[in-house]
Amino acid sequence: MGSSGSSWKLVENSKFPKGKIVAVVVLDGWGEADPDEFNCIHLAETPTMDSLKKGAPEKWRLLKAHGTAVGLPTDDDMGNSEVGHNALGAGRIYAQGAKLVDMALASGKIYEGEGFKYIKECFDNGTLHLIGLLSDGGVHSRFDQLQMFLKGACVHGAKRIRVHIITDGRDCLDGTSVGFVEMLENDLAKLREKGVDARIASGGGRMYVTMDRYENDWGVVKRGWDAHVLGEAPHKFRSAIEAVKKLREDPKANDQYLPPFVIVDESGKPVGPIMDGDAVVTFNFRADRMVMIAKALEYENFDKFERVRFPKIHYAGMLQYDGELKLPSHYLVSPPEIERTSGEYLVHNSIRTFACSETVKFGHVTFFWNGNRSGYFNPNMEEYFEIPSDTGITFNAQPKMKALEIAEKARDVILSRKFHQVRVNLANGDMVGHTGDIKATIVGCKAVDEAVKIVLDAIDQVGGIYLVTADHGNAEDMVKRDKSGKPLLDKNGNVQLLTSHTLHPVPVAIGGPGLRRGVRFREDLRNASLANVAATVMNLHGFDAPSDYEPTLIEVVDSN
Ligand SMILES: O=C(O)[C@H](O)COP(=O)(O)O
Ligand SMILES: [Mn+2]
Ligand SMILES: [Mn+2]
Repeated sequence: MGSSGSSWKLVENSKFPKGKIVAVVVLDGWGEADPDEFNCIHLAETPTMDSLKKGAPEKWRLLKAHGTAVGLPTDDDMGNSEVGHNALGAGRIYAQGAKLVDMALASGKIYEGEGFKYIKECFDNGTLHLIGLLSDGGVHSRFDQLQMFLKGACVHGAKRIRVHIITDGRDCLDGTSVGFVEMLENDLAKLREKGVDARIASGGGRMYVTMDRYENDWGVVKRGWDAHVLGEAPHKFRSAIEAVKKLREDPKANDQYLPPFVIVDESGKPVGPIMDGDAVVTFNFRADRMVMIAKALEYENFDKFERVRFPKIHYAGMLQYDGELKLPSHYLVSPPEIERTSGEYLVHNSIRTFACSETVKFGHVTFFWNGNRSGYFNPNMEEYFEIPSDTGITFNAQPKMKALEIAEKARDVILSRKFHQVRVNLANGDMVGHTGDIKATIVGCKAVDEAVKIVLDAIDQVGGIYLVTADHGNAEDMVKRDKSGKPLLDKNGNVQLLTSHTLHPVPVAIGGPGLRRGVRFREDLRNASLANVAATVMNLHGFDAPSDYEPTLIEVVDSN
């Protein structure tokens, strides 16, 4: 029985043959936008993706990938990998972390839950530490939520607070760190006026400190640990404003990669290492880049790096980040209860599944796809294969990333005919797009297109079916624009490069020799989103989706 009491058995759909090999290809950060010199997908040679669009208009369409259509608080919220892959895999739209935290803060329920009570136990004698991303991107965290929580924590008894800041420049413009730190310092000054000893204690850039994901590079987390917990870092400053301003003076510096720093007092002593008896909250709501630091903060037995000191703390995540590992065990807001995902259904219906990506996106087609759940549903039916990503570089240095390797692996698996579903994520549009390097992003997009061709050719050989889509936009628009769409210039007259995702829709295309004649996209689902993909894929495997899934995108029209 499914966890809601319904049966796992899917109804067979006689219109769609069973047993076909289906390739599900997710192009990370590949949206659809008007062509211009900032649209790297348009600028790149992408004959395969172009042919999907132009070759069969009834088998190509756009899907919403941002805002309320994927469970984000508003339609001004750009899409992201977590909500995108959650929707693709779960087939339903859940209120996502950003929205759940908004609601818990607005109602005050956040302060009534078990998680807050747990950290509150330390308020009388210990310090409350807040670790997280300073950003208004709404992807991993939101600055206004931090502001509200700081106030609320004080109202509820916090007397000494230390904030450990991770600078962004990836979900928001590079250079915005300075403004965020100034605003945060203002807020903390106001708390100090009220008698709360509140300060920034340490920090660093998100891609270099603390926020690694999928165990790509534990060194990143160690740098964060040393700064936040031990109070040790190569750079020491008397204030965080001085820290970000000074560190950004290096011509190569940017917010994403700021080195770790600690704030020290007049005698050079760190103002806020994490000590026995303290409370710690990681205030990001998004899971992937918090799992590693959460393990370091929570696990008694931990061997990924030398922690030197493992303070006895009360630790809570803003959310629980991994539903399978129950990590962390204490949290302030319950995560969306994503259950009965398409992956789980399919293994119950004898669909053998293979999922593959490179490290930086590996959890996207496994963990996020399965509703923020690590591990297999049934190891006899599934294989998840990770291709190690390059480490220690920014991806504009290697813009082809592992696209070719992923595609070749997928090709071999398809040709082996051992699996019914072969699911991959190709990272380039997103990961290179985040660097803001237009030339490199064009190279990355071309590599993605070549990879898609390899997969589609293999599908051709086995008489299979493909579904190619994306999780949100990124590479199709690399410039910040005003409301009329005109590129914005900075104070030196240079265009402001956009490193973040976008609000654009994404393409979805189906095809392959195994696709029954007469299958086409329905015309009655104008507002369809990523969440409609799961039911579509279930059809391609020969099943109807459960009735509470968002409807399938496809129909069969008999030509005679
Ligand atoms: O974590 C990141 O790299 C960005 O904040 C969001 O990118 P993603 O949603 O594509 O992973
Ligand atoms: Mn993504
Ligand atoms: Mn991204």
